[in-house]
Amino acid sequence: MRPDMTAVPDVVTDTASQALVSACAFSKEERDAVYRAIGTRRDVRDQFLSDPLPDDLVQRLLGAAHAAPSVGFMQPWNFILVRSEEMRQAAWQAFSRANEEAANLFDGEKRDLYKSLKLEGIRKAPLSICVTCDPDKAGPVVLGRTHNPKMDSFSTVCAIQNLWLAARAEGVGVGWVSIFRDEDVRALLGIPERIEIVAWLCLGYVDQLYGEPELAVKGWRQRLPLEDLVFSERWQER
Ligand SMILES: Cc1cc2c(cc1C)N(C[C@H](O)[C@H](O)[C@H](O)COP(=O)(O)O)c1[nH]c(=O)[nH]c(=O)c1N2
Repeated sequence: MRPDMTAVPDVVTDTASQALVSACAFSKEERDAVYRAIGTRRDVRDQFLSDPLPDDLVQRLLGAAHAAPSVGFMQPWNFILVRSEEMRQAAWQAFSRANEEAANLFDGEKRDLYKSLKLEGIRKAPLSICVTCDPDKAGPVVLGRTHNPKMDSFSTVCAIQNLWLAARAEGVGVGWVSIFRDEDVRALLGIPERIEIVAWLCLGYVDQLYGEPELAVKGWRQRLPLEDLVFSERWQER
């Protein structure tokens, strides 16, 4: 007997109570929506509106993140929600110090272009989320991490991408800020040494987005042709 094709489970709340659920293909509209979210997702720095994000919306985004795949199903992530202006101001100061250092790693015109870029929206976006990875969440030996210790960090990045795409569908912009000295974020948020800091995300409603990556629009770097990135059977030096 064919399975019930209408029984689409809630991605987050459905538990292991059902061993298998329907894997029916999406309708064209649903498929288009998924690809639209992927194709129009942007890293946002300056387009944030100041309106606070409702709690239920934030919960949906966190639920999307928590539905991500993870090595050995360890779910190594935590999400530190930072709303206060004082904390965001302090984070911005930490960014500014690191950004000054970063600018000095580029030379000449590239440095001038770097300095002209806005690379964060920490004070403009009403919500920041620091995403961390706890390598001890599932004990010392983790299924799938036995031969590659990076797998828990990779899992956490999967959660971030889920959140990023769900946010796009909700009209919420996300900007990933990584220009920080680790110790500054650690001290600010009281994160213990054993926890890995994976991302500082800025979130807020947006009413406009770049059609292409802002770094491409501003002449920093262009998208590579996909065909140059795909190999057949073996690695190729190109
Ligand atoms: C791990 C990681 C870290 C960062 C980023 C991304 C990722 C995946 N990006 C965003 C990045 O610049 C952006 O994704 C690319 O330029 C492509 O643009 P779209 O995301 O398609 O808009 C980013 N952007 C920025 O302005 N400041 C930053 O510190 C970072 N850091």
